[in-house]
Amino acid sequence: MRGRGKAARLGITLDMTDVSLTREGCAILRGISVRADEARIGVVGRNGSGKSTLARVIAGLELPDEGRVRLGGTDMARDRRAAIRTVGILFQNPDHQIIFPTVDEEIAFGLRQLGRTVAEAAEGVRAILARFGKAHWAGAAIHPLSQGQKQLVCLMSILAMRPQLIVLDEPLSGLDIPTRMQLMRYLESAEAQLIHISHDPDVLRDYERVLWIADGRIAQDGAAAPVLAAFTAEMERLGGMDDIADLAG
Ligand SMILES: Nc1ncnc2c1ncn2[C@@H]1O[C@H](COP(=O)(O)OP(=O)(O)OP(=O)(O)O)[C@@H](O)[C@H]1O
Repeated sequence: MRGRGKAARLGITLDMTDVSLTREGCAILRGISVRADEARIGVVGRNGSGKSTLARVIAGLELPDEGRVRLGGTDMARDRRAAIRTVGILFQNPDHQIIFPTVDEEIAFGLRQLGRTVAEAAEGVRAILARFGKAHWAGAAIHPLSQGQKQLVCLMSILAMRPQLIVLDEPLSGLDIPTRMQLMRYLESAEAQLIHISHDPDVLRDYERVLWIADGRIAQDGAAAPVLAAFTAEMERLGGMDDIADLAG
């Protein structure tokens, strides 16, 4: 993210108004309102604060009980065809994302969902593998790949679809530093907006905007430096305490 233009705009607006979501009697999101069109938006918060749920709501994978969510004016939960064209989501665990046994099938699936013919999808697979220097993965089985390699397959599957927005739900945790840096560079090369959930404030340091989620609400929303400083100070204060009785859930 280093050195990225601060005023970059890629053209899609996230618009959430009074969004609340309750599951099994547990209020997970509580009246979240945010309007954002920055190219790089970070999301921080403690375990269980509602970040992943927020990511799923933004991507249209969960319907809130109350409130309104729009991406570029469209409700992604109700218009799945628009969602497929508009937003990709990358999860922490690639095994939760991958559904096909081979690299080609996995990447081709998204392209077929976009309405491409079999031949067009095959060409898309070939092109993205070549772009990432992985042409030799054509036809390869996914199961023997490492966590980082599987994460790269997920990333290529999403980038091949050219979404306007990519939601990253901690996809880099658990990866070694070089793999993390490479995947971040790949993401940086994508002409897509990023909403990036991370427990590592340093990853989000140069982002244009950061949302701090606490107990299903927006605790702070603003420029990265002050929000991350306040968040880090609070996490260190809590970390200095002796118990984790306040951990959400
Ligand atoms: N389907 C569900 N039913 C009941 N509770 C749920 C459900 N999904 C999430 N929760 C609860 O909602 C809270 C927020 O979960 P969420 O996964 O969004 O948090 P998070 O901020 O992403 O956490 P982490 O940083 O640990 O990944 C947690 O207390 C979780 O147990």
